Order: sequence, then structure tokens, then C-alpha cells
Amino acid sequence: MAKNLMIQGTMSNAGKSILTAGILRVLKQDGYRVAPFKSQNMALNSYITREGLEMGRAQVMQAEAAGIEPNVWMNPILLKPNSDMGSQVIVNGEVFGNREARDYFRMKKSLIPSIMKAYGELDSRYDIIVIEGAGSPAEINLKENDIVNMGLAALVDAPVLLVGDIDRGGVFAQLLGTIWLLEEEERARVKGLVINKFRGDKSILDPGLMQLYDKCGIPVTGVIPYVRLDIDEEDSLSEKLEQRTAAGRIDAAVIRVPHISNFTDFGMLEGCEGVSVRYVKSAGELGKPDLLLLPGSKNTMADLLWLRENGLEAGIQRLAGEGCRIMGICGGYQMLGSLLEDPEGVEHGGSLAGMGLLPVVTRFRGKKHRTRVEGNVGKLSGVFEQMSGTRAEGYEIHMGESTADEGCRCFADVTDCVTGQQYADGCVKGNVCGTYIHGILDSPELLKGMLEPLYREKGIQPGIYRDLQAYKQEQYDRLADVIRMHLDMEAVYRIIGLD
Ligand SMILES: NC(=O)CC[C@H](N)C(=O)O
Repeated sequence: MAKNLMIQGTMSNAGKSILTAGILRVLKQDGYRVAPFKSQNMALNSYITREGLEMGRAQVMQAEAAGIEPNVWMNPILLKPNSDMGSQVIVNGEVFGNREARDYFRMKKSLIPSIMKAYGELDSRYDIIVIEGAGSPAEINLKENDIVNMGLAALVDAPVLLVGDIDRGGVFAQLLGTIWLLEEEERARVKGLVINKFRGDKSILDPGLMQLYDKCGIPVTGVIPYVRLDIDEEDSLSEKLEQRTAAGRIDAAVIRVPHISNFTDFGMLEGCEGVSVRYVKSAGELGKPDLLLLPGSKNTMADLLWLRENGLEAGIQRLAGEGCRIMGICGGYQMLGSLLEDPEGVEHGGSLAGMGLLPVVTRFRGKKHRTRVEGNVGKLSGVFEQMSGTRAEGYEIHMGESTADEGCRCFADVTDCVTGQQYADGCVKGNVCGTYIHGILDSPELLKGMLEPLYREKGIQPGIYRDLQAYKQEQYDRLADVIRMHLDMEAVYRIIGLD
């Protein structure tokens, strides 16, 4: 049986995910077999495992930090909000169905066996499981059916570290308020407090820490400074979406649709020298980019209507006519087509004309296409010629299935890594292309083939294509250094029961 430790926060974005990843990294460096766990995640940024199952990105990042392959056991429930009222509920990697918030709240408890089964799989394989909570354990209106914070801690008998965010202010009230709102036996689980995102002089903070201890009897296990690391975390990703200006010389614009999903697709591009990636929300911001990217969307038709109403669609069509390189990924690819049909009301319902830039019709159906693929880009000409034959790999997550007109060029020939089935992916017409493959731009050869002609046109030196995996590992090691320096790891080992 594994030992465990749970990281809970005083609020969302207190830094639980990163702290969990950092602790996992330190434990891994110290020679333990470790795994992350979060019973329920709410995010549109998901990932497909080797088995073709869907899970949240935060646990993928944490698995990378722990040096192991991501598995749905690490995140048995994923909620993907697809309307103002509700979410698509994914249980153990597969779609369970759409649920309104109220209905989900009622059914939550019935998911405990699935959660415990997933946890049990990790329990038998690893030495230590570091569990991440969600939001705050002191939401007194939600406590009754809790399966993510103290409810889960009790189910798996985990000691808790409670993290507060000093950057947003009121950290003493956050921590004490949370402690005071807990039941006696819940409070007894909290073995240490962590102050996160601290900037300033620690000696000024110290008297406050003493008083905090006097008031609740729980020691402060660490004061973690505000650090800027390049790690795929929901918060930092959302900050990226606010990037508006094109400072680099190749201007890549990503259309920031309201239901944007899988925006990790652009991480590698962001790291290329001489390229600036900006996110565009209105027609006025569109400008004249060198490369226009339409990202995935959890609700393609609703987002297409949004583009239509705010004038962005007309702007994109104008750019297409002017020869701008346009690439749509998944939902973005679907929008570029001629028609979208949703007879069963899977996402939006009804049918809608697409942008008409690719001869493709998309039909939504009840079954999710979910897999990893690998293959090669086809023989392309014109602005995309240099991408021809390059290796293409990544993953697919979509409800819609697209059919391209006979005789038109596909984007890539791929093999489904789960079933072994071979098929043609996507479509290319002139300077517009579309693909279902998420993570496509992480393939260095393909990215090079896309960018090099642009570097040449602009007369600038080709950029550096970094080794994404090595770069990520380096970031996790830097995170571990910060954790070792500022979190009392001896105390953490004691709390885990490994002193
Ligand atoms: N990941 C995506 O972009 C999904 C596209 C679309 N919502 C579908 O499910 O078909």
C-alpha cells in the first residue's frame, strides 16, 4: 500500500497543481516511485493517453514531473464545461454524458466507486501518491457530497497540506478562515500550512507566521516564493491567452474563441525564436498576421457563430484571400469547412454554414473519437510544400466527423495507435489547411517545414526548435530546487509517515 499526502488550497489558483508537481519531483529525485491523483478536474484542456482515454492536463504535467506515463487513474473524473449551465462528464477516460451542474451535484456520490478503483490502481503500484484537491475545502454549501477535498482525504486517509495565495492578499484570513470552517476531524488532517507566491522580505512576514501558529496550532511548513517557470499549468496558460502584441518578427495569431480547448497546441510555437504568438478576440485586433491559427473548441458551432457576429469570420476570409497561411486544428478545422450539422444536438444542434475555406462537411454524433495517431503529412504544394512528408503525431478528441470532397488533398496519412486503423486526416486547399491532430505543432520537422519559408520570406535566421521534452524536464528540476529550498521537506516526510 502506498503512503499519501494531499494538497488542498484556500481557493482556486492558489498554486496546488504546481506545488503537487514540485513535491512529486522532489520525491522522485529522492528515489521514490510516485504518482499524482486528482479525483475530479474541471477543464477544457484535456489529453489522450496511450490507451485512447481522456484525462485532465494538470495530472499529465504532474505525471511528467513524477517521471511516469500519464494514465486516467490519475484523474478519474473530468468535467468539460460546454455551456453556461453544464458540462460533459468524463469518467475513467470515457464520456458519461452531459450533466447540468445541479444534476451532477446529486449524482457525485455515485462516482465514489470509480474514484476508489482508480486510486486503488495507483495504490498498488507506487510508493507515494500526492493528491491534489479542488477549489477550497471550506465551501460549506458543497461539503455534504464532497469527493474532491476533505471527503476524499477521509476516503483514502490522507494527511493534508493547506496552501494559501499571498499574492492575492488576505493570506492569514484565507488560511485561518478555512481552518475554522472545517469540522474537528477534518481540521485534524491538516498537518501543515503553506504560503504560496510570496514576494518580498520574509523577515517582515515572520511575526505573522508565529501568530498564525498561535491561533490554530498548525505549523507553517513552507513559504514558497513567486517563481516564473514555463510549466503547462491552467493558470499560466490562461495568462498566455491574454498576450496581445506581436513583438517577434513572425506574427502568429491564434483566434481566442470562447470555448477554446487544447491551447497547449501552441506551446512549442511560442518557444520558437523570432516567432510571437498572440491571441485575438476581436476583428480590430486581427491585423495582418503571417500565420493564423484556429484552435480546438468544445462548442464549434457556438464559437463559429461568435466569430460570425463579431466580424472575425469576415476578417479571416479576407486574410485567406490575401494568401495568409491558415491552419485549423480540430474545432478550428471544422469551422473552416462548408457545413456543420448537429442533428442530435450533441453540441449546439441544427446546422450551420461553415467559413467555406475548405471543402469539408462535419457532422456531430454521440460517440467521441478519441485516440492517439502517428503518420506523415501528405504531398503538399504552395506555401505548405516544405511540410510534405514530415512526421505528424498527436491525439484526437472530437465528436464531429468530417468528410472532405472527393479528390481534395488530405493533410496527413495517419495510423490510429490504439486500433491500428489507417486513414486520411484533414484537408488542404491553397493556403488553408485543417487537421484533427492536437499536438501537431510539437513535431519539430513539421514545425520547421511550416516556419522556414516564412523565415526566408522575412530574410531572418531560422529560429531554434527546442527539444520540448528535455526543456520540460529542466523546468521540473528547477521547480524541485525551489521546493527543496523553501518547503520543509523533513516535515513533509514526517507528515507522509516516512521519517
Ligand atoms: N477538441 C476539439 O476541438 C473538439 C471539436 C468539436 N467540439 C468536436 O467535439 O468535434
